[in-house]
Amino acid sequence: MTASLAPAPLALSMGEPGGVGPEIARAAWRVLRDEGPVFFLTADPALFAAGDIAQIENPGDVAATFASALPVMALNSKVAAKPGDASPENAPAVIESIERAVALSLSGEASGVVTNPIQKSSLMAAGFKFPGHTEFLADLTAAAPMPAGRTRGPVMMLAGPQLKTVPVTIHQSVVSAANFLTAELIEKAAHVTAEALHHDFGIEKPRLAVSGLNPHAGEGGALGKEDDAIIAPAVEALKAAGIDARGPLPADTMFHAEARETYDAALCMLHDQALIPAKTLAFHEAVNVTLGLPIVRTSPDHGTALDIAGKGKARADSLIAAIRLAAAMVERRTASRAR
Ligand SMILES: NC(=O)C1=CN([C@@H]2O[C@H](COP(=O)(O)OP(=O)(O)OC[C@H]3O[C@@H](n4cnc5c(N)ncnc54)[C@H](O)[C@@H]3O)[C@@H](O)[C@H]2O)C=CC1
Ligand SMILES: NCC(=O)COP(=O)(O)O
Repeated sequence: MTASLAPAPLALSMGEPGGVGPEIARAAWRVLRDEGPVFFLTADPALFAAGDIAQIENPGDVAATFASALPVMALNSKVAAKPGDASPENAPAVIESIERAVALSLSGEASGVVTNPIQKSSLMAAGFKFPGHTEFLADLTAAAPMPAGRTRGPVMMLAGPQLKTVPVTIHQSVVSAANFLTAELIEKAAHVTAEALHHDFGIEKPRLAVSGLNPHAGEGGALGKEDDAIIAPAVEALKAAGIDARGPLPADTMFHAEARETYDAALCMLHDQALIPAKTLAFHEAVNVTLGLPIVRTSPDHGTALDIAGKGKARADSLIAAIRLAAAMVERRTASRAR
């Protein structure tokens, strides 16, 4: 086996055990076992047939086992999983899995975190107070220093081969998102995005396209005031700070092929403005990346897919893309620290 040059293996969290996470983790391992990137799963080993996995005690054991079996680090919490069911009873294990992967990444024993999808409704029913990984990971890593010159987020990016999008507001209702939007929020998301495009994606001078909030970017105030009152001043402030930003642009016309040629990432005001084009263009290739964390974190763009869990239909492509992107980001960060 030719192992990845990553300094340590990546830690994959288990995700919702009744969803497609366990089967796509195994499928990803089958594809990557010979060439890497090398990774291990933090999960209840009972989710897998004994012969399919190798239980490991610590990430240092991964290199020796990766070619022959999917390495699994056992959780303290047990799961009782049925494919297609997301039970709140499994929440302690789902949360422990994420916490373990993050702790190992913060300590340097893992090089980064790749999360499998969680069933947010199920976790929240069990009392989990975060609307998604993005916010939870920001909380778990809040005390760790950021890499030099990087602004703390968190900021969500959907990164596909033809399009990168960033929702400035994430897991909130459309009504609350519109009220939550400020020039400061947009500017911060833009700074985090521009830094990540430069340092993690190797784009020398990133170009940002900033969407409007309202139809036709407000049509000069006739269809809403936020575009002129909040977004336009934010774009001006970004330009003054030396960031190549344009907008507010009407969101309905900024994603066609010619438009996409003019920017490196689209900053969108609402979750669906960003995720609909990203998933429509590349559902099986796009990766969800959390920017502005002290650690590397990626994830497949899709959710738990309870409707197909356990049926052998789930594709592992997006998870594989997430693992590869995480390894590439780790490599860039390691190289830049060495310079
Ligand atoms: N990073 C995360 O933890 C994410 C979690 N979710 C959560 O997942 C749950 C379900 O969300 P949905 O909106 O139903 O989206 P979903 O992505 O789970 O499913 C949407 C459709 O895509 C299909 N699909 C999804 N992944 C697939 C794969 N790997 N291969 C083939 N087909 C696939 C499903 O079968 C379904 O028809 C929700 O609780 C949501 O919050 C959603 C997105 C990301
Ligand atoms: N729609 C994207 C999504 O829900 C993923 O969120 P997160 O769990 O990565 O914060």
